[in-house]
Amino acid sequence: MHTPPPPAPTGPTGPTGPTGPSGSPAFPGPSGLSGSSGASGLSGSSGPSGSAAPSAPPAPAGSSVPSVSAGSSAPGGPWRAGTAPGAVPLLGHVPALWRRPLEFLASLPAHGDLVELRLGPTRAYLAAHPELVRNVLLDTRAFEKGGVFDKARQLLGNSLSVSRGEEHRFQRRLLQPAFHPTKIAAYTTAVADDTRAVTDTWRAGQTLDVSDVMHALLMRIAARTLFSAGLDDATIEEARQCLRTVSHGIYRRTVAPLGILEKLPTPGNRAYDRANARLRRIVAEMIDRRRSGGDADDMLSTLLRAEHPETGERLDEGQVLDQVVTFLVAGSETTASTLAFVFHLMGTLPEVEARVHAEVDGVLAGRAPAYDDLPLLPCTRNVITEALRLHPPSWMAMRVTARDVELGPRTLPARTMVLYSAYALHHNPELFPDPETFDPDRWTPERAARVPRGALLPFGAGSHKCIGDVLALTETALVVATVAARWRLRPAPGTRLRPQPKATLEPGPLPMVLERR
Ligand code: HEM
Repeated sequence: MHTPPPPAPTGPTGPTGPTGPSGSPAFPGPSGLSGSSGASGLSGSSGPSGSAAPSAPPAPAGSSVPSVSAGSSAPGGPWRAGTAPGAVPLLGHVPALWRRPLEFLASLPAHGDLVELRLGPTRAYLAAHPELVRNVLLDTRAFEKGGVFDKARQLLGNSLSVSRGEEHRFQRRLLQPAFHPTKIAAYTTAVADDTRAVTDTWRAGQTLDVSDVMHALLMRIAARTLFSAGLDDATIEEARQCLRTVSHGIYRRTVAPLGILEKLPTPGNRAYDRANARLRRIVAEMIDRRRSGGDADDMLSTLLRAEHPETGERLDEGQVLDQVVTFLVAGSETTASTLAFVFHLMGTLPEVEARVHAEVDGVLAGRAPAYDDLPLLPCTRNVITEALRLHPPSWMAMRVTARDVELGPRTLPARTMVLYSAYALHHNPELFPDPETFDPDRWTPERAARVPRGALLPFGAGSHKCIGDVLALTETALVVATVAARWRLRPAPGTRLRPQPKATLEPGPLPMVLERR
């Protein structure tokens, strides 16, 4: 039986203070791109607001957003309590969540701002209104990472994505410098170079699976940002295959009702154990080499050097290993999927694609993109924001109440499971008119300013907000600009996008035909 729908192993989201319209991450750029060229959908910093993350990147892109659109309860209520329809005896809503999770979740906001579900014998609630989601994410004392996170902790170690309370604040403080904009800016040449190296092997007329290509590229980029040039191509590919097995294995294990199943010597469990051990060995070797062979300007060195500003404490080797594996699990598939969705969506709307091409040609005039160029690419940014709205890789997450707590129309007892779903928010017609339409112009400054606060949440919010948001957006924009400068990608005839909700929302195979521009 499938229990509560899973958070991305990267994790479910967390509360952050007020950020952009979205309360979500800032679109990168030296000047913080946020707000500068208007309200980008994704603005703000990657620093968890409301938490202890010190050297957080530049402030949210500001554009404050009006509260709530007509038809919903205003912030502060009156809130509508609802019950999800269609519970079946014994299993409740588990079959609906298991069979058609996206459609089911997207249908729930119509039933209330806080919607009660039954997962087998367990009562759970979906926070459907953006203000209630914000309550859940911002109040980390009342809503903590529990449930599937307890399970994920056994698998990922007590790394940033699963830790809580003081331990989380400590880790976040130590890790935040690795994601500072100056560091991110330093990685950008490698991102553009790696993208160029991959696209240089492409041939006009060739058909390739853009999901697979982006996954391989992002793994290569992750290896470079984490370990400089320390991994050869064969090991990067091996690590990628291991990561895929580990990521799917973590997902299956976090949602499995019985721990015993994962201990059985099935081929699947053995493959998971082997891949997990190999991935950890690869990372451990990199740590060893770095310890004995000097410094480099990469994320691993930043983690090994990181020191708590007040206590002087450092991460030990095991903690660094857990964090690096977490970054790989949390960061590569999510960013790769975003890119695959972007290319597919652009390929289906030639007029949008033409605008991106014109923008990229005008700004880059044939050279490789750099960090400083990103604020000059608002159309590219809007396409990425809209892809993250339509297909948020982290489609669902959960928290558990730490005590009895009031949430909108109800008082929830301690240990109640509370779900929130970026997918349900992003597909709510009260928040985004005509939600199934790919419309990057939603994120022009004028229209973005009308998006309710907290309605766009691809990176979560609060102190558990994605620490890699700015990095992910920077990488995505650089890859899109590098590819778009030379190539047009057309969906192969008969291709239908069928997003697959697993640990993250995966695009599935997306064959596309390459045309040289
Ligand atoms: C498009 C790409 C990405 C998306 C959509 C995404 C989404 C998210 C979301 C929604 C959360 C919050 C989960 C929660 O509230 O429970 C999160 C947390 C996290 N993400 Fe990302 N992420 C992306 C890229 C990355 C990258 C590139 C990295 C690192 C290299 C990363 C590392 C993390 C970590 C460590 C956390 C846990 C943060 C904490 O609890 O303090 N993510 N991510």
